[in-house]
Amino acid sequence: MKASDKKVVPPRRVAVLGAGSWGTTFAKILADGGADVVLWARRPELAREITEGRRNSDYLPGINLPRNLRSTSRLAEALTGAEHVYISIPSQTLRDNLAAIAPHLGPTTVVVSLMKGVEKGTGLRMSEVIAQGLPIDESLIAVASGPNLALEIAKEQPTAAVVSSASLETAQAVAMAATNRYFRSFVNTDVIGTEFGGVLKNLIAVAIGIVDGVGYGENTKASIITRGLVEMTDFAVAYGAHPETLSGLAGLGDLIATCESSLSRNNTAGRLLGQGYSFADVVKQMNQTAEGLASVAPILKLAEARGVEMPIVRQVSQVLAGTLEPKDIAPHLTTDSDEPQGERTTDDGQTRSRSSVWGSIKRAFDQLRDGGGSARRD
Ligand SMILES: NC(=O)C1=CN([C@@H]2O[C@H](COP(=O)(O)OP(=O)(O)OC[C@H]3O[C@@H](n4cnc5c(N)ncnc54)[C@H](OP(=O)(O)O)[C@@H]3O)[C@@H](O)[C@H]2O)C=CC1
Ligand SMILES: O=C(CO)COP(=O)(O)O
Repeated sequence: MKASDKKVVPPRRVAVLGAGSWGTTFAKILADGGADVVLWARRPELAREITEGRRNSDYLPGINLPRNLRSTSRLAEALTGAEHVYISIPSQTLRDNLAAIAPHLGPTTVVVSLMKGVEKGTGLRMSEVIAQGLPIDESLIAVASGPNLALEIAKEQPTAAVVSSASLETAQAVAMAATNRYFRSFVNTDVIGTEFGGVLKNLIAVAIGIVDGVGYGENTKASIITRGLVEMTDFAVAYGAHPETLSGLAGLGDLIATCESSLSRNNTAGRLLGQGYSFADVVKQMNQTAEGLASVAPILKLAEARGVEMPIVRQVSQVLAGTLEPKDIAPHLTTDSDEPQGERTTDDGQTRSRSSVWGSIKRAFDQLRDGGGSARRD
């Protein structure tokens, strides 16, 4: 029997780990899709409120939660018997939590990352951290990403997402579970592009928040969003992503949602920086997870390793470090080097910064000068 002939069935019992705004919302999505959901909250009083009061007033005030969603603060109780496990905690805490999760997984349990960060010390994507920290096959790991501002979805405003896994069958099973009357999941197998899309749009949203906080208008923001997408695409493609993924829901879609909404914590953190608050003050004021703040440094390191220019992310890091005045931010007007600026669309239809195109031209000339043969088109 071919893999494609195998019938994909949705899970009956699932666990969601992390009862913050996204974990609780995703638990509701899965419950409204028909699954029996157990949501792990690390605080017993919150678990009690969710199960008995059908509310999570800390994170989703005013939202009623469905009957087939209950909560526990006991990890083993949440995990035992779960066919799918969805993880939604701050990225920097994932590795430590995996050690506690591992003993409770069955041999075919599917593990899905809902997180949009990279690990600070290693630069690893969340699915890579999961692969290192859990004794499971890559085909059982999936990620979900897209324009998914939690509170809008908790209010059942319609939206869509992408579920990605190295195994199409796994992606399909997760997408089936995460589809209901207001939420639609599409599938792909580009895990790298899907994951990096979610990480990188956070950094552009911080930049948008900064210029908003300074008081700059729509031209500035539109320029940063447009150039930001080029930066995201250059980076993700350099790490093996398909460029189309970055122009889909997990890239452009999420970039628009996050840059446009005051619900976005990354956007909010940027706005506070733009209004003159220091990085330390912003961290103190944010009582929810703004992943972009922790992702800036590892992403710049990864960019450097592959020679990708990221002027927007670089200027965000300078504002965070206090070495650039927010009002001087104009990342779309600069490049990492003194090469020509602008953009052009290459013959393969992919939009690249002219500086990276310029890099290719320069390399070709260097080759010719060094007698390295004919200039090859990129
Ligand atoms: N909110 C959104 O709209 C979306 C968020 N995401 C992603 O989901 C992930 C989680 O974000 P979100 O739910 O918004 O964050 P929140 O800040 O709303 O919630 C964080 C959750 O993680 C728990 N937590 C904090 N520290 C730890 C720890 N050390 N170990 C275990 N659990 C911990 C918190 O528990 P406690 O309450 O006890 O502190 C809380 O349940 C992020 O990667 C984010 O990028 C993705 C799409 C949409
Ligand atoms: O990922 C999100 C929307 O898709 C949520 O963005 P924030 O983490 O900035 O709130």
